[in-house]
Amino acid sequence: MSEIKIALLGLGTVGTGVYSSLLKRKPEIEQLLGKKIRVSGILIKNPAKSRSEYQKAPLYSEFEKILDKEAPDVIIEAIGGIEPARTYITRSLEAGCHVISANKDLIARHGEELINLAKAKGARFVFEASVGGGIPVLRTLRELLRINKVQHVEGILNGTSNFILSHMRTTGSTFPEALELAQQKGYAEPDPTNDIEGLDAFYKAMVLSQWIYGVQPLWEEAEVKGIGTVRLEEIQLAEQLGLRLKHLVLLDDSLGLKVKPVLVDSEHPLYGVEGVDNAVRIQTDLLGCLTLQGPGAGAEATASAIVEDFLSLYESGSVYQDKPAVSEVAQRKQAKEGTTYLLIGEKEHISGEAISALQLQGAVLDTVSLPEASLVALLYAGDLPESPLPFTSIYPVRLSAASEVAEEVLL
Ligand SMILES: NC(=O)C1=CN([C@@H]2O[C@H](COP(=O)(O)OP(=O)(O)OC[C@H]3O[C@@H](n4cnc5c(N)ncnc54)[C@H](OP(=O)(O)O)[C@@H]3O)[C@@H](O)[C@H]2O)C=CC1
Ligand SMILES: N[C@@H](CC=O)C(=O)O
Repeated sequence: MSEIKIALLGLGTVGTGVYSSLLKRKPEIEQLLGKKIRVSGILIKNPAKSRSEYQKAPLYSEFEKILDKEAPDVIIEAIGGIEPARTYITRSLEAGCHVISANKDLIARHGEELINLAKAKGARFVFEASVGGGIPVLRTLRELLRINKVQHVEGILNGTSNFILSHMRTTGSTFPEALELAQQKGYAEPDPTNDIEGLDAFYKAMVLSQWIYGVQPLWEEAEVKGIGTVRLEEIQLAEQLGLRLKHLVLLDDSLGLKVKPVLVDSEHPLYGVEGVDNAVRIQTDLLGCLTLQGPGAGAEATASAIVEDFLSLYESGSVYQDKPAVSEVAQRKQAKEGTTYLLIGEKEHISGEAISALQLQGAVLDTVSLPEASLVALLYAGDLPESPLPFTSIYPVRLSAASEVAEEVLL
């Protein structure tokens, strides 16, 4: 039986998950492929770090040695960041190796260039784990929705943010406490800034858009906001109104993109997506609405997507790796604002005048406050006045009745 040699770049959360999944599922993988598999080398940065005892493959701290000495057939990149990952992937593809990556930052920026290089070299570059962790989003879109036109996508694409918001709400933890737990569980990036500032979900949205439409929204026009300023009291105020805060990605076929915290009501399909789960709601012209949900981060879930990608490399006739046709994108549009908001501020700063200014343009539907807290929240329907408002946070609210209307999908 011939052998497939796999080199792993990185042995952190994802790399360790991949290594142990390959070991655990070795008999099944070898039976499916009709070939032996072997992890021939692992690239790490810090040779002094202690590693798990079960880890038997040779460790390298120089990429060239992995490529030249081990001559792998497949490289799995689980380092992260732009450099040196980009150089290593480029060199691997140039050498004719297939490459699997979970690196959304890199794929959002350089995915096209790497796909083109792979094609030119008769190799494959696949990256299911870069969007939605373990959920097979890219493959479903490419293989199972081939004649559907995707009109819009609404999703939760950052596991860390969803975990933090759920954990704060269900346990009363503060933001830093919830973030620390997400880091311990291996959900957050080594530097969690991109997770909590919305950039991780933004990169995933860019990968998704390129995958679906063959083109990305203009980076500078996308609205990107993270959950870094969310306070526990705000989550609790929203809960009193039956609303949950979710960090959403909203993308449509006019290439409007918003990535931001949004409140959803209990009828909304993403209301119950909790913890580290991600979800992607895909609205197409023929099928209608499809929701894919599952773990969006973590060692095992991400390894699942990577190992499935590995199998796909050896499937004949798979269209999964084909390059998308560039869709005719309707004129690029600015995203539309919705008209329901939760306005939160200090009670003592919210004057009668401010309320009157709101009532001139809309209606205050409800008001809630927390016992012994100085914050008050107003549920407001209408346009926001242009004059400065005395609120510290303004969250758009997605009501389920509106969520089916394509025109209104971008808040
Ligand atoms: N964590 C998750 O749930 C998910 C992560 N991803 C993506 O997977 C990738 C890896 O993430 P994760 O495993 O969490 O990250 P970690 O920080 O846990 O692991 C990174 C690994 O890469 C190695 N490394 C870093 N820099 C270099 C370098 N210059 N040369 C050689 N090795 C290097 C580190 O070596 P050393 O051990 O010596 O420090 C470490 O083993 C990222 O692109 C991330 O965005 C995607 C989906 C989910
Ligand atoms: N840090 C990311 C990991 C997966 O991509 C997240 O939390 O979603």
